[in-house]
Amino acid sequence: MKSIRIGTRNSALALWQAREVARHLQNNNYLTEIVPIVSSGDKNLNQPLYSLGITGVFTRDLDIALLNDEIDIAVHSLKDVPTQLPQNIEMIAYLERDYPQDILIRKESARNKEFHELKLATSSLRRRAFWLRNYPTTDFSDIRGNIQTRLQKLEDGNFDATILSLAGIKRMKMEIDYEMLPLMISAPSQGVISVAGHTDKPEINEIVRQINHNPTQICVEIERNFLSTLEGGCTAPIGAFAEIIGDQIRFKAALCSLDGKNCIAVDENFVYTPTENFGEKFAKVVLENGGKELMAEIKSQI
Ligand SMILES: NCc1[nH]cc(CCC(=O)O)c1CC(=O)O
Repeated sequence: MKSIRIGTRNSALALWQAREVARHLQNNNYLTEIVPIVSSGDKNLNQPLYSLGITGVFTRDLDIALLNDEIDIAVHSLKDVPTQLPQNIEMIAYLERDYPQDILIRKESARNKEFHELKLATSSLRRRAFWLRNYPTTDFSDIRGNIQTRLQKLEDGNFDATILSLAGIKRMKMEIDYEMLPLMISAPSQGVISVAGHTDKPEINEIVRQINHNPTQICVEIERNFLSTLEGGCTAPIGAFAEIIGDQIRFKAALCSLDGKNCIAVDENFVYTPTENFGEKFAKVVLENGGKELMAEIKSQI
């Protein structure tokens, strides 16, 4: 049989994640090939991106490569994947989530500062809002780029610390001091590697479905249904985390104003039933309890 072409972005983290998917497929005796996609621009597509439903900045090049049959599957950090997938693209598998949390990384010179004294660098509305909820006077700078770039900017820049995903740090095997941040609720589906495929390739999708981790799928679907019900296409400070504890699911989530002053939170334990859309249900509760007005306020501010 031909090897399965695994498309990935070209960053160190993305390549690690693609190799992780390859490893799972190889364990099931399938041949794989990693295909790094640099940036295909919009080449070879005879339709405009919007008409295909292609939106995500991190996912668009891989979506195009899938639709052009340059790859069989695409590996993503699920949290970077828009909740609305393009036409003819479907999520096929989710690997087991390992480290969902956000962490604080500070530079040596800020070692002895209290949390409320730190100057922080993050471009995430969610990380900013959840931090401000606890430390409202904190000064923020923007920081962008992959993990390595951000850590370099932390060393060079005029700020004390940054907030990153623990999953990324663990995957890159970085020997670095960090602090857990229980004040944060992670981004919906943070720490989960997902595999997307083309709806016209049922044989490949069937093979890839075998590496799916069902408990992870259950949790991220709740988180992402919560997100998509709240957002309606707009980005907002939203954290959502579901985990299976015994025979129950614990779901913690919050929608916050940009300054963190107004947060509408959810903290629920329930028995899972596949027929019920819990994410949507809890999002509707949030919307009815001031979330609708808060979303409108956020949309007008960003
Ligand atoms: N948007 C950036 C991004 N997308 C996925 C990860 C790491 C892996 C993950 O958290 O799923 C990161 C880095 C970060 O948030 O620190």
